[in-house]
Amino acid sequence: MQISLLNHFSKQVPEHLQSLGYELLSEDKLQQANAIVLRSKSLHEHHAGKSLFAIARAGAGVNNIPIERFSEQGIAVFNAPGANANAVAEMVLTGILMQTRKVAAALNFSQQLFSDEREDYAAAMEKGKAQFQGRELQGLRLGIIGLGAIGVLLANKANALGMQVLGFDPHISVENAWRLSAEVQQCESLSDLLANCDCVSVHVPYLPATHHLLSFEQVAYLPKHAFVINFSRAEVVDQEAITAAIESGNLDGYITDFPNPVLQSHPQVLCFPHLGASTVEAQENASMQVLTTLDNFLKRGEVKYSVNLPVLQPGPIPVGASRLVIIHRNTVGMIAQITDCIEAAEENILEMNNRSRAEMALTVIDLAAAASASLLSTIQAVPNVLSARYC
Ligand SMILES: NC(=O)c1ccc[n+]([C@@H]2O[C@H](COP(=O)([O-])OP(=O)(O)OC[C@H]3O[C@@H](n4cnc5c(N)ncnc54)[C@H](O)[C@@H]3O)[C@@H](O)[C@H]2O)c1
Ligand SMILES: O=C(O)CC[C@@H](O)C(=O)O
Repeated sequence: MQISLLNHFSKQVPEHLQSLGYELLSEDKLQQANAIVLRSKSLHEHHAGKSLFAIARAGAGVNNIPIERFSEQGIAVFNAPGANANAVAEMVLTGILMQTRKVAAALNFSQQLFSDEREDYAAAMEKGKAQFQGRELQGLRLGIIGLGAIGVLLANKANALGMQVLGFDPHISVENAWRLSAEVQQCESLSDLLANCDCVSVHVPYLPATHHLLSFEQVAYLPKHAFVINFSRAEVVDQEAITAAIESGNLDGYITDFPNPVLQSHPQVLCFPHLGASTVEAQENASMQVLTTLDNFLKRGEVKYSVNLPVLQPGPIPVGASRLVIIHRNTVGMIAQITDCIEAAEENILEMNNRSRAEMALTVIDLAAAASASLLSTIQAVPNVLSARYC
């Protein structure tokens, strides 16, 4: 099997893939790949080759992947949920401290003081530092929108630092609700959270439903001294609403992991270069998690951590058997049509697993005989079969 790696990965990643028996393809041979492993590179303009079975995102957000289009081609899409959450939570706290203690401006002031080569720098420093008087985290009210992997870790860390934490997530999972500190105050609505915090951090996925979640209307609920933190995705926050609020004195600042020329040049905006997940630990966690997920899918048809397919764990392939992995639409009569093809080929089914998720379904069949190219092409030709392969 051949895999293309897009984006920068540590050297352990290609080494690990090779140790698992995969051949690595350079980017110019992307069309021949059986799987793509990537970070933030956009695949929206990419047209998948016929042999592409899977896309593995070494991270949480999948908005760089056209999931619906690839699903129509029977391509499995995986991510690494939670693998980089700690790195992001720590970076958000860094941003909050930078804002509350005016760190960036103070560092610039200090650098300027010495680059001027003035002799009275000690006196100038004592006089000038008054402008950098900050606020402490203790007691500061932090609103968190989205209590998933990152939001929960951030809430618990902020709570441990003495911050008052408010949370809003109408779809919180039972697992995350259990992990969340009981000190975190639940808000019934977004406006309730916004009106009652000193800073707000967004941790939702970017979806049509979360486009400009923080809009002009929502930003207006924030107190004038508040600031907004966005390590989610640029489009979750309406940038114009933020800059307008800052310029009219109705917001104190914006910290974002998604810079652009307007934000970068704004004096009350702190821009990070999409750095949330950039730690040695997060990259190792996310890469290793997604490589294991991908390997299990390619070699055994096992599905876990997919964003378009149901969970399915069919176990090891019996000795001497061959395994078919069929991705198809979740419509009436599919199993019958597939098993008819197998019956016509006079092959015997040892085991069969089928699961569905929304419009998609996955059927994994162990056959007593060795792989047959003609059976495979008959199944591939069944209407509503999106892809079929032997492991
Ligand atoms: N800056 C970075 O480097 C970096 C790194 C990792 C993740 N991210 C971004 O952060 C996002 C969240 O990551 P995660 O690992 O916490 O994801 P997650 O899926 O674990 O959590 C997302 C949470 O948002 C909640 N949610 C969805 N819509 C909501 C809404 N309208 N209002 C309130 N809550 C809502 C969900 O219920 C879920 O609990 C990712 O999708 C990605 O875009 C950025
Ligand atoms: O790979 C990265 O550096 C960023 C990943 C991040 O945006 C994510 O959604 O997990």
